[in-house]
Amino acid sequence: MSTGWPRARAGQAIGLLGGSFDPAHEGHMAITLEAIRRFRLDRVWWMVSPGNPLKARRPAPMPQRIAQAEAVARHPRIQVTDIEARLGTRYTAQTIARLTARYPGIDFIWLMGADNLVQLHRWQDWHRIVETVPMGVFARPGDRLSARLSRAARVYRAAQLPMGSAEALARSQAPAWCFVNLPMSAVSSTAIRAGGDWPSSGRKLAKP
Ligand SMILES: Nc1ncnc2c1ncn2[C@@H]1O[C@H](COP(=O)(O)OP(=O)(O)OP(=O)(O)O)[C@@H](O)[C@H]1O
Ligand SMILES: O=C(O)c1ccc[n+]([C@@H]2O[C@H](COP(=O)([O-])O)[C@@H](O)[C@H]2O)c1
Repeated sequence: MSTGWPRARAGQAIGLLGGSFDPAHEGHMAITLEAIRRFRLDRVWWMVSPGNPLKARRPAPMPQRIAQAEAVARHPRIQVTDIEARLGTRYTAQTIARLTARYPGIDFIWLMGADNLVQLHRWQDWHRIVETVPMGVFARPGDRLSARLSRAARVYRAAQLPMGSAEALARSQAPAWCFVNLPMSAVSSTAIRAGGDWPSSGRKLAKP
């Protein structure tokens, strides 16, 4: 169930995979399962975003994206949530601040693909994000090198854990981040929409 506040027990390590999920796909599953294994996570919450602040395109309606994500995320450790819609947040820094206050005693870790590390310095309060929660970053075709050279990677180079220490990440004090190389998946929501298999194709916001 995606509605209601997800449950968490003090001491758990929970990964947050924020995304448009427009639609969800095997790439999301691949990095989630890898995160659970490598970072020893108790749960991963797929936080279906009301709308990425940097994307001009309007996503499909929340209920549709949530229902489809639930169909993809059939795993006992994955929870699909509408937390950001409940909190009224779209900016990750705000979401994380609210979650850490609401769930004391939980070790949250932010998960994202390499494409998002490349543009992390454009996010609202991005330093605050990096200094609040550890981050797991996953290789994505075309973005591996640019992620390593990204502004965020350069600024926080000293806080990078080697992949061999990934299991310590969730219990580490931020700033701490780890880049995970894995068999990369070229799947993307963009490609699925382009194939016409997802009904939201082509809708644009009047003004970005
Ligand atoms: N194939 C993949 N490999 C690695 N990371 C991925 C992959 N697909 C999605 N992610 C990551 O999952 C998170 C949510 O992604 P999102 O829902 O935007 O899917 P997307 O395929 O990137 O969508 P779009 O093509 O519309 O940008 C992001 O951090 C993204 O980088
Ligand atoms: O906080 C921001 O400024 C910000 C800017 C861009 C993206 N994000 C978040 O990054 C996550 C991944 O977004 P997306 O659209 O690539 O799936 C999602 O949770 C977004 O809300 C957040």
